[in-house]
Amino acid sequence: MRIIIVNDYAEMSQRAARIVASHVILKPNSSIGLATGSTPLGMYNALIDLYNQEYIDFSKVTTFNLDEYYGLGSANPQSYHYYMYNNFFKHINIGMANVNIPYGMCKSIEDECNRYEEKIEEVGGIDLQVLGIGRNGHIGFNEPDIKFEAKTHMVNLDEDTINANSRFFKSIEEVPRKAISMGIKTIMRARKILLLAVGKDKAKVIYQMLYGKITPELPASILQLHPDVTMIFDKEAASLLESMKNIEAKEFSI
Ligand SMILES: N[C@@H]1[C@@H](O)[C@H](O)[C@@H](COP(=O)(O)O)O[C@@H]1O
Repeated sequence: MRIIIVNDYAEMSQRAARIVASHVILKPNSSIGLATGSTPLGMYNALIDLYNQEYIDFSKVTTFNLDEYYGLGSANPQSYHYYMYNNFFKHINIGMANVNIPYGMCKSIEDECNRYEEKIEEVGGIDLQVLGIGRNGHIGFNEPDIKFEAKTHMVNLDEDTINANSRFFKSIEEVPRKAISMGIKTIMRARKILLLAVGKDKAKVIYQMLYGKITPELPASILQLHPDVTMIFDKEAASLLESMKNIEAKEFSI
């Protein structure tokens, strides 16, 4: 696992964008797994800049988002469809037919989850999956649980997640209680994973994810088993790693 510690959010966003861009340059028809939340916003902006400077072409890229709130349609400003379109897709030359996000207004959850898995299979799997991490260790919307949920599935959101994400809604009552998320196996089958985290409130979960036991109670801990993971943290998110391990190097492997 490759860990990169950077000074701040801007540097993390630039490094992350370059990693995604290098995939698209080397393999123009890459399939890229995408994340939402505040963390990857700077990366999306940096990718838009690279696109505007004509360094990258997204016309053959396929994307798969990790998750979507159940019950929110794409016109809802809180939906991840809306987020992705406005923060990224409308600024680049990706074909909207190549964009995949679980559909929050689906009639049958089971059919939607199966359709999503089949679609990922159809393109030969995900080349690079971008991840954020929740304060409780969730990846996508895979919440702490007694077992790892393998495939795309319906999730009951944790109180902690509802609280954390309420900042995007007018009131906490408006935060959906359910979501559709790629499963842990879906994520783990991505050939490469890039996880991003910033800020002091992620420091504890970052330490636990890397040095704690592998457990569904901290879903991101499963990444210890993935053969090709890069993680980029700012100094604050990495603060417990630095003090506990007395790490001076800014880039290291574990
Ligand atoms: N479903 C998303 C996750 O994919 C994301 O990683 C997490 C962290 O969000 P943030 O980056 O805003 O801390 O929030 C949401 O719950």
